Amino acid sequence: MLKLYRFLHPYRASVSLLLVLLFLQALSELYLPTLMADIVNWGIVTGDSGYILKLGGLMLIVAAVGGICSIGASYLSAKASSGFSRDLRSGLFTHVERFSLQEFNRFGAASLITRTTNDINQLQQVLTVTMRMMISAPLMCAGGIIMAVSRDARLSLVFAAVVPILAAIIFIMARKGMPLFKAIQVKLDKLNQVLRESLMGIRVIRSFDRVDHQKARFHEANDDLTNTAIRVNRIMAALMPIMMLLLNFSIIAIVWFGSLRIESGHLQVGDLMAFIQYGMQILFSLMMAAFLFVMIPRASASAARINEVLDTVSTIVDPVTIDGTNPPLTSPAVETLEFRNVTFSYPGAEQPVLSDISFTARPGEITAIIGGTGSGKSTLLSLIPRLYDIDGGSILLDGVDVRQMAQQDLRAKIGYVSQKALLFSGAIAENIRCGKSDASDDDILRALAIAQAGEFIAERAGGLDSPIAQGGADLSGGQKQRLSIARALVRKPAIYLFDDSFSALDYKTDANLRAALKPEIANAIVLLVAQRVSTIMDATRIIVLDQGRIAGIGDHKQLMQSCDVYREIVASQLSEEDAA
Ligand SMILES: Nc1ncnc2c1ncn2[C@@H]1O[C@H](COP(=O)(O)OP(=O)(O)OP(=O)(O)O)[C@@H](O)[C@H]1O
Repeated sequence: MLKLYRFLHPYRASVSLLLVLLFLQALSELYLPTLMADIVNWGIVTGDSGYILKLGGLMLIVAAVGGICSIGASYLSAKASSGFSRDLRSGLFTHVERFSLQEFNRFGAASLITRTTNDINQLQQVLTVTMRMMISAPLMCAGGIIMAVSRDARLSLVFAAVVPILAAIIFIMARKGMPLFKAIQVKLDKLNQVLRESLMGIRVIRSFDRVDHQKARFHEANDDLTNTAIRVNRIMAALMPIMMLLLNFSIIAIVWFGSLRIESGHLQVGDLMAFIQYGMQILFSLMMAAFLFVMIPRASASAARINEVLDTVSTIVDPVTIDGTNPPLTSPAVETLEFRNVTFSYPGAEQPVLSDISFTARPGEITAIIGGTGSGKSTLLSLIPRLYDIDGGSILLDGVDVRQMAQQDLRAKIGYVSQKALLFSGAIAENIRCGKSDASDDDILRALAIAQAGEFIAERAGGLDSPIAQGGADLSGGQKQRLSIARALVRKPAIYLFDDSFSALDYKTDANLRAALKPEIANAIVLLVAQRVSTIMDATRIIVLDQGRIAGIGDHKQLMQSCDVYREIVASQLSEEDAA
């Protein structure tokens, strides 16, 4: 947990001032019982009302100073701890943004969300309490002991009996609580995961009538979390009464033994009253420390989860040159894209998903990739922008390995249209500008027109500025696909990667889009994954993938003669169409 306190660095000045204020507050609280004892001993007992008024006034001033210090300390601790959590959140987010898909998949979106929100909240709460307690509790405890011993050393032996009992209770509670706190965070992850799936998959769940099933899954995760939280709270709930009991017994003991000491003439009444107050201050400060000990296990479970993310280094990093800088930017144009004996396996998989893939693509050529589901088509495309790094062979742009290029430089050359069209909440123009942040409205309209999206955008109230719901929920599948194609077109990249990007379009729109696309991509390298043979028949080269290997490569005619797998695909599609 201490590792994360580096995020407190910017708040050093606030924390220092906070400590000074807390110190003054503790001093004022320690001074008050002494003043009260003096009022009783030398004012009330002797009937000196002038003395009572004088010390009473002083007590008010001391209490007011303590109050002001306390308010200032609360403000500063809130400021520092909320600043800490804001910085930690953005640090975590920036770090996660650099992850490759491999690290993303390892943690999962639900867990990353919990870690960035709930786990950081836990830390913030503990930090607020720690900052308030770390100076007050030891100071009040040590100061209280000194003041109590100075009043009556023998009576102070009461504390020698109480403090070890209190320490033992705190230790046992913390030991019991720690594993449960850890479990709570994991169960919270699970609950978030179920919730996320249920909300995002609402259409499928409703149409398959799986609402009850999802409800049951949610209740199971919810109850599991609740039961653990109840177990923890039972332990914590027991803590308070046990401590109060101990506190009250201590006071009874102090009064009992104190009255004997008064009787024997070793102690005055005012001193006993002050002693009781010091006793309460000592025990309260120990109770505060106990609460901190209870909160720390939960926060350290959260800190461990946050550190796990922060300590995870992305497997995909920019190369650095000898002088420690990024490699120089390469030219935006690309003359060749070459796969040379590329092999790739997903982490943990036994078999490579792609083996020994070799081909070269040049500007003006369309390289189509076809194959059965799960044959590795999407994976092949995702290797080019380095969403994953390959295990063997190399992917070269103009002879330079993509791993030797700065990621930004590499990705600036690529317009990627993923299989599942993903849009962001915000205006249509904003979504298209994801492709090129300085694109003008004319550029956007042109890209939309080529992507056959101009008409339906014009029909929407607000046109380019019309908002899109989260994930593009208010658009049809085909509309989403066309917008994501426009997003890639607006970049005018050197390499286009279309991953089954025309699947949701009707034949007419598909044909219009292809015709409009032709001049636009004439000078670019195009890789196109497709399911329909009819859409790739005129490609320069077709790569037929079968279980991650190239089963055939050539144009339609060549493959019809030489490749069994290709002939099977063609035959199956023709027969389907005939059947229809
Ligand atoms: N993130 C991942 N982690 C582990 N395995 C994966 C991952 N993504 C895909 N796979 C596996 O890799 C194989 C190839 O998947 P890929 O998506 O590349 O196939 P595809 O040919 O594009 O299929 P489709 O035509 O159905 O989209 C599949 O067996 C799949 O189970």
